[in-house]
Amino acid sequence: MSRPKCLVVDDEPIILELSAQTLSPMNIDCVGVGTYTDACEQLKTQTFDLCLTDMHLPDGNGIDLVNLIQREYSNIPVAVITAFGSVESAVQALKAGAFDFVTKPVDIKELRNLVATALKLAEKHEESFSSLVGESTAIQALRVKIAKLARSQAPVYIRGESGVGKEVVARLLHAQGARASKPFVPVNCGAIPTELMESEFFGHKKGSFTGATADKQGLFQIAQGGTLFLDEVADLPLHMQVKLLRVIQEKQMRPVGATKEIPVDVRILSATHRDLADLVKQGKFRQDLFYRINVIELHVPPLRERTQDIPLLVERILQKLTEGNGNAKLRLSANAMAFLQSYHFPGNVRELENILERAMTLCDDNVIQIDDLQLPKLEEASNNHDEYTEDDLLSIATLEENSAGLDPLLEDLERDKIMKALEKTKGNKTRAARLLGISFGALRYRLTKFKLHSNSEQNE
Ligand SMILES: Nc1ncnc2c1ncn2[C@@H]1O[C@H](COP(=O)(O)OP(=O)(O)OP(=O)(O)O)[C@@H](O)[C@H]1O
Repeated sequence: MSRPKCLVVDDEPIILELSAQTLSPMNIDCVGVGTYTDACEQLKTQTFDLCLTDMHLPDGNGIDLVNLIQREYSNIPVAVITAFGSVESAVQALKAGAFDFVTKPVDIKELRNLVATALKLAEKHEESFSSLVGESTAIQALRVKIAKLARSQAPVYIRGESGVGKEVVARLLHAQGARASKPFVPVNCGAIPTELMESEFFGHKKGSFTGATADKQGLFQIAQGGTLFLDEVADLPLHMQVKLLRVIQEKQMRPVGATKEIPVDVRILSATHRDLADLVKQGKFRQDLFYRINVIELHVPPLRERTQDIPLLVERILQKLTEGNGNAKLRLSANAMAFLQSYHFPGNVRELENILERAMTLCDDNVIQIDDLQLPKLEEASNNHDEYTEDDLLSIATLEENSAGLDPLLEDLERDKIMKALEKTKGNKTRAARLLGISFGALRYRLTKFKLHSNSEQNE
């Protein structure tokens, strides 16, 4: 393989020299230029594996270069060199697509790490996305974003309701990036007692407090070179927020009782099901930390907004539940599946897992029926109306869903549209649902409600 080539853009000759000296022992060729214009010229005429640029250039700025590279040479990872303390410009660069930043005075070790990480990015081949089940537009878009963000070192804040898959997303961001071979360390910030927090995060020296009988590594040290996932970050007490902010900004930390700072090379991902922006307004979460961890925000949509993913998720979960169970093949009745697709899942995918696990123990002949799901709404209905059949319950659910009551005219329109869609798709309900822009479950409900029966029972 030919030697990798790095473009360094800085008007200070000393930085160009330092970069060349640092990269040469790593078998990397360095091309140094002092202006934005020269950088553009080089990019046009040579192929680079990496670019490092200063933020302040005599004829432009680093962000312009980051933007240009993102637009026209998107396979070149680019990092920026910022003045010490200028967090704002570092954040701006990360938002524009820079994968990381170094601050001046440039630390040689830090620069080496950064370059090594960047070059690994290029080698990194696609890891399977199979842990993120779903084919809805929302999940597909999420996969594209994850693939892009995995290349960056920027902190990502993952927002979404409880049980929606935020940790799955964080693990993928790690697994798809250059840090994949290093540890992924998840930490539930709400689960650590306040008095132990500092030592848990930063470690401690033997004898630094009563009970510190030996040196202890903190989470940052354990995650060194990898990713620290701060789950339920909103639960961090204010004094820890200050300490965390320092580590993120300065990329250095000091274990409790230690005299020396140690360098930290950890990517920070964070998540919460709470509204962090609102907590900032209420003064419960520091604005500066929010700004720092929220450089890029990823939203994981609730399950009720992507009901078409439910069959795939059910399949995967049932597979997991029956693993090692000999050849017991568990499945859901069509009605049970339709019922699930109309449920609102306040606990999202985790709730779906719990529902299916319970249903598995209740069902007969390895087929899960509506009753086995024991959904709250269903329980109420069946307590009051023992004599109802599954189909009746389906209709009740449908009516409850549409409790506002549809105007008969609208109902006619709806019925007409459904008929037309079924005609067009020759009775294929899955395709008809797609055509109508509703979930398969929603279509089944409407068919039951309007007592419509398609010519064919074919689903796919
Ligand atoms: N798209 C998905 N594909 C497969 N499994 C998923 C998906 N989304 C979530 N899960 C599963 O659902 C469960 C909950 O997911 P996860 O822990 O990632 O949610 P979370 O949003 O981090 O939850 P919390 O807010 O409680 O921390 C896990 O067992 C996870 O494997």
